[in-house]
Amino acid sequence: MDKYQPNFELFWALAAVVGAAVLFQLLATYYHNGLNRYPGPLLAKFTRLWYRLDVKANRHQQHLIELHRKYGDVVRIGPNSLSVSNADEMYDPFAPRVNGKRLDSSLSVRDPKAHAAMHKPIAKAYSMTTLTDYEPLVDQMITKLLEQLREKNVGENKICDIGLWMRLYAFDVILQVTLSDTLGFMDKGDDIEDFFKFLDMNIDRSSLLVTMPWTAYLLKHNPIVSYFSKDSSMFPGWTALRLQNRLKDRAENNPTGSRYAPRDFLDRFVDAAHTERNPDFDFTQALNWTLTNVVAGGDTTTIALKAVMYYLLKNPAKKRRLIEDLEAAKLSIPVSWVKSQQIPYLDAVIKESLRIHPPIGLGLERTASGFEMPDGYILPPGTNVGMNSWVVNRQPVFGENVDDFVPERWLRAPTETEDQHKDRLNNMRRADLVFGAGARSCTGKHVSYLEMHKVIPSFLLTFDMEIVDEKDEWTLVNGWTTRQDNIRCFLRDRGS
Ligand code: HEM
Repeated sequence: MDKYQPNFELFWALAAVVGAAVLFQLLATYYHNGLNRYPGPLLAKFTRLWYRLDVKANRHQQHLIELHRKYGDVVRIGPNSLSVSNADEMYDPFAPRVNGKRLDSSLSVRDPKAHAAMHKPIAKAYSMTTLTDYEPLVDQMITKLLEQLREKNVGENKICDIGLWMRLYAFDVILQVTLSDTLGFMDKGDDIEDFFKFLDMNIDRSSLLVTMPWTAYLLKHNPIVSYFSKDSSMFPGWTALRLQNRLKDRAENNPTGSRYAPRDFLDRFVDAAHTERNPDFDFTQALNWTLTNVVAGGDTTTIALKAVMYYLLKNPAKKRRLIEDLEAAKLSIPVSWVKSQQIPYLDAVIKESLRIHPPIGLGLERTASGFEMPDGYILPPGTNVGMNSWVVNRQPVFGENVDDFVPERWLRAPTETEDQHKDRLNNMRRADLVFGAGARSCTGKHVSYLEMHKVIPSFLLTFDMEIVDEKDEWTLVNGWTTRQDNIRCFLRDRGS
């Protein structure tokens, strides 16, 4: 019988073919779209796994700041992805130039026409003029927050989880301005039916989708995953019921639809989904706007409020200055929006907290179609260009000590003329990426400011707040957002 003879020649031939194919693939990935000209971590040049692991390690935003300090304005963070930090280039990914000529915003992630068509009918609901219509709804929630804090968190050696209370307030208030109804987070003083748990899970999941988009196919189109994944929460059903009730209420009390004074977002969304051009009411669209409003506005404002509380707790001198300015302004509680605008240091504290701790932790990516880079290289269509607010908000335009909490940077310096201050402020505002930029920027920015500018002074004038232990540091989770935990303080009622 013939003995089996291993065919080494065939083996080595196959190994050579596979090796050549792998090498070819690696080189193609490395040189993809000419991005090899930009520096970055070695692994990132070959796979987006680098991005995923960096986020998973809860250090992405800090690491990206370090990488930009090391490599400069452009860092390659994936085979087809660049991160850009230069504030002067900031609007370009959102309105790109070809050969120096600016184009319309063609870099949005998904179809911009569809985006504009969806956003236009509801734009007025977010305008500055509409803002004051929401103020009474916000006032109700501020009153509730102060009552609940007084009842549950003031007392000898009682430790207040002020971060949690900021979240309870932010969600009750966004639900109230959206639907004139809440889930009652502040009444309970805790999560309700795992609403926050599901939200955190979804945020973490979306960080996976953002860093490695191909996983969307696995997660969305995989029948096994669909079978095992539960419905996100009771929230969509709860909201749909409120929408149905509102439609019923409007039909019964205002059958002609005339002279209806909208009081909250829902009224405005109902009006927008029921226009002359669109006589059949679009229930799904109205529901979609409503859900988006709550999801987009809840955790972002929570994180912003937590940042303000944390930086004030860690910087007692700044807190004292703010309280002195608030006291001098002789405000009544809840503090009105108009009055809150007359206290520059309050605005400076909020802007500075958001500058160093932006609620969105990942870069806002756009798909390039002919975008010209600072070095003149025109990116091939399809390249991802992103800017991360954590990096952009630490550019030299913000002055010195950019990693420190210095609200004074937003105020006029003693050596500055009014015009110089105005110019400096305009440059900082232009470079501030907290709420995004361009056609896809945050539409709820003013609503968020309304919520924050009213509650912070109302809270500080009602309670003295002290950190439990000076050495306390918050813990951070870097998902799509940069949520914080472990912000603890003692509260004392200033009236007692
Ligand atoms: C500090 C608080 C907030 C921050 C930092 C923030 C940040 C952002 C950012 C960065 C974007 C743009 C994302 C992109 O470029 O793809 C965005 C979009 C959006 N935000 Fe906010 N947001 C905040 C509060 C709010 C509030 C309170 C609301 C609702 C009242 C809201 C509603 C929205 C909506 C609807 C969009 C989508 C806009 C569109 O594409 O048409 N946000 N937000």
